[in-house]
Amino acid sequence: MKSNYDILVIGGGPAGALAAKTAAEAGNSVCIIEKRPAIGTPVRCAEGIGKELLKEYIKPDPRWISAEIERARLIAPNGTSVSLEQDRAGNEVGYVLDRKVFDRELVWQAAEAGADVVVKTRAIAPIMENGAVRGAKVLSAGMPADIRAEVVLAADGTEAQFARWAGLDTTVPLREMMSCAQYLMTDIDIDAGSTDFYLGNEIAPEGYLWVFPKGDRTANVGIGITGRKSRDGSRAKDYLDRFVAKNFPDGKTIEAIAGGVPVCRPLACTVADGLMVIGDAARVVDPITGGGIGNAMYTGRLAAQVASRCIERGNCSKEALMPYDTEWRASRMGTILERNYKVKEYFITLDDAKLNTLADSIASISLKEFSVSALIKELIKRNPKMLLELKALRDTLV
Ligand SMILES: Cc1cc2nc3c(=O)[nH]c(=O)nc-3n(C[C@H](O)[C@H](O)[C@H](O)COP(=O)(O)OP(=O)(O)OC[C@H]3O[C@@H](n4cnc5c(N)ncnc54)[C@H](O)[C@@H]3O)c2cc1C
Repeated sequence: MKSNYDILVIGGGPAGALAAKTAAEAGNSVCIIEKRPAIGTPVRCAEGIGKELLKEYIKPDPRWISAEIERARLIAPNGTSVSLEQDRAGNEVGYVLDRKVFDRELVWQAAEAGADVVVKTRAIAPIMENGAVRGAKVLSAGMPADIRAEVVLAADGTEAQFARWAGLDTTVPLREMMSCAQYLMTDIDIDAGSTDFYLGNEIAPEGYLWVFPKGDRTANVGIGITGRKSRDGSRAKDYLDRFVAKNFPDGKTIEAIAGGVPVCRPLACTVADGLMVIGDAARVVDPITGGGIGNAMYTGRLAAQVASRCIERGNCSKEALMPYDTEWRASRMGTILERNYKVKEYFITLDDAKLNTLADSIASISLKEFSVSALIKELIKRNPKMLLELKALRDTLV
């Protein structure tokens, strides 16, 4: 580790790794620091990702793919299931990754491109000069050090501490922090080709419970709740334990994790003088699916491209870095984030009876034959009592 780089990346998750790789490939001197002793341990994730999305960043490799997924199923409180066999572009659904190996592979690729990778090194404060970020104060294997850089990319995940220390507002409203718990379970009966999402306020208030296959009779079984309705004091883990006891009484738990997923809108601004915020730290997790791996890689790569241009021109001011912020907001990812935020706000208003009604209607429709607006029109025809809710959904989606 040197004391001076073009680009310093804080955090060795997918956002940081893609950023470091892209920046190093563009010819910058790059350092990526990770506070934990090893990359990919532990990872808080259900590990699902769309096939086409993944392929935009890395060639799929069986070393870090646990399962191939043919369909996603939404299961209503009454048990009705709606199966989505393909994504909207007609591609097969996705993979469940082995994130421990996947994250290491991404960081290894960054190292291969020329980035210095330093573990057991925690950023503890930004180096600030005249209001601009000029690097980070770190504790490296317990020893204090300064690492200076033209641009710092903050990829430190949900806590988003670095951006906050640098003066950005990273607050997540309490009701928009999804509280999660997950078990890696084995000896359970599952559909190995399907990622299943269980909906309903008894199962997962204002959230959902998931079963993502990881191999033979093995799956990530997890839950995320936002909790306004769990007034009896139950936590995410309590709901998960009840589901597991009922559905997988003979299953064995191999690993347990807990964490938070921000299902809020992205940061109001993701750049400052000498600083760019990427991945979960920028709050770009999809508020509906909780998926953030793809968006982390997208923002990491884009930020590194913009930073490289700014370094070449010798101007890393907020104004010069702003095209990163503007571009991701205008991108497909930015549009989907905004739309899905509104859809999430809509869905959490539905009680179990309405979820059942919707699922019963959709289950009897061939989804492939309908555009979104035609589907909603059909649902209104079948469920006149839900006219107002469905009109609100149509206004959000169309
Ligand atoms: C329970 C759960 C289930 C999920 N399931 C899915 C899923 O199925 N599919 C999906 O796409 N997404 C899922 N997500 C979200 C996904 O895990 C994240 O969106 C993704 O990991 C974001 O990548 P990142 O690089 O931004 O952050 P992270 O992967 O969180 O990486 C941040 C890194 O920064 C390091 N760090 C933090 N602070 C410092 C510091 N001060 N100094 C140095 N290093 C630091 C951390 O140790 C960490 O390694 C899930 C999240 C949770 C909590």
